[in-house]
Amino acid sequence: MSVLFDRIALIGIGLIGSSLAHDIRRLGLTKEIVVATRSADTLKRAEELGLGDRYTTSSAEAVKHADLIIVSVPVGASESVAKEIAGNLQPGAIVTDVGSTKASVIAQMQPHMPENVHFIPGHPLAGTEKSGPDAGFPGLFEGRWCIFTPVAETDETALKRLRGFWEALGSKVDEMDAEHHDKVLAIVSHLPHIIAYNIVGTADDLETVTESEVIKYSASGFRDFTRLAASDPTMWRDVCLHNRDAILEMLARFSEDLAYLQRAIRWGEGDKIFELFTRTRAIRRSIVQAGQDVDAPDFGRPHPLDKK
Ligand SMILES: NC(=O)c1ccc[n+]([C@@H]2O[C@H](COP(=O)([O-])OP(=O)(O)OC[C@H]3O[C@@H](n4cnc5c(N)ncnc54)[C@H](O)[C@@H]3O)[C@@H](O)[C@H]2O)c1
Ligand SMILES: O=C(O)C(=O)C[C@]1(C(=O)O)C=C[C@@H](O)C=C1
Repeated sequence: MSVLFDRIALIGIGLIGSSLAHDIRRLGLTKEIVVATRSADTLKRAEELGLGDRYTTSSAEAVKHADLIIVSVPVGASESVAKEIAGNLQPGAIVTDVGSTKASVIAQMQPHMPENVHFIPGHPLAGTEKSGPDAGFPGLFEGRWCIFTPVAETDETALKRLRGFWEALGSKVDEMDAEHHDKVLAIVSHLPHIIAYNIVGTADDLETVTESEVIKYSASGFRDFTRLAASDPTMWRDVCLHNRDAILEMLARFSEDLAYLQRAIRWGEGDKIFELFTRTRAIRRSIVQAGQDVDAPDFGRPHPLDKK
């Protein structure tokens, strides 16, 4: 693989930042990786893991002379990072991010971006419930989607260059507007996490009633929820606060549909229950079938964690 950028600055070195570092190094996509993170302890750990070539707790310092800057911090920290780096960005540099919400990240970062840099918001649809620099691993982005939500001024050449970067990591790149992204992700990613946090919380509240049986007999269905509910609280608090409208809209729909199911159960309406379960089963099957081609790599293949 060839060098695509001379110097890449990674701002934030948790699960996503460190996975990027592994792949950038493995594939030789740059001459120099600069790692920046707020906490000195995290930075020290990143250094022990050999994730970069240079390390600093100053994001402003890290972006000097970098031609690609990737911001991988909780979405609520986007504005403070943008303010910190704005004065030291070199003309022509590409600034991108990996945040799970897009309209809010654009609102937080774009006003601070100088006119002579290319700001391209992005979101790789790949991850796990783990966080921190130890959580990253090579190949996380392989076969996964990376969605760009370009802003009106986005330069086509810069877009093509960034697309080439994600494709080198094995990702498939798509583009959509930020509002659409936030709605789609609210239903396919944010709601499942919120539901998981909620059901595990409810089970925990019931623990006093059931005297530990929740943990003792937790079957695989419940365990699947506990994986999602073990995800990073800071990241997911920020997602909830920064995709508020779309999440509330999807939660309202979800609650209505749940009330329909609740009613069908109460009144013994087996045909309604059966019809719904048959419809959803068909959806899962069609996704699994699609998983055999490159359009749905999340399914029909082991989760990255299964390889470990
Ligand atoms: N975890 C996932 O599955 C996943 C998937 C796709 C996208 N994302 C998005 O990627 C971003 C990072 O998530 P992650 O899972 O790598 O989180 P993480 O908690 O593993 O890492 C976050 C990193 O950001 C650093 N940080 C926090 N505030 C900072 C600041 N002000 N300045 C500099 N560094 C700061 C932390 O020290 C840490 O190194 C989030 O916006 C998240 O929404 C996460
Ligand atoms: O696989 C997981 O554990 C994830 O939560 C990854 C996941 C998702 O919901 O699919 C989580 C948040 C992201 O922004 C993108 C991907």
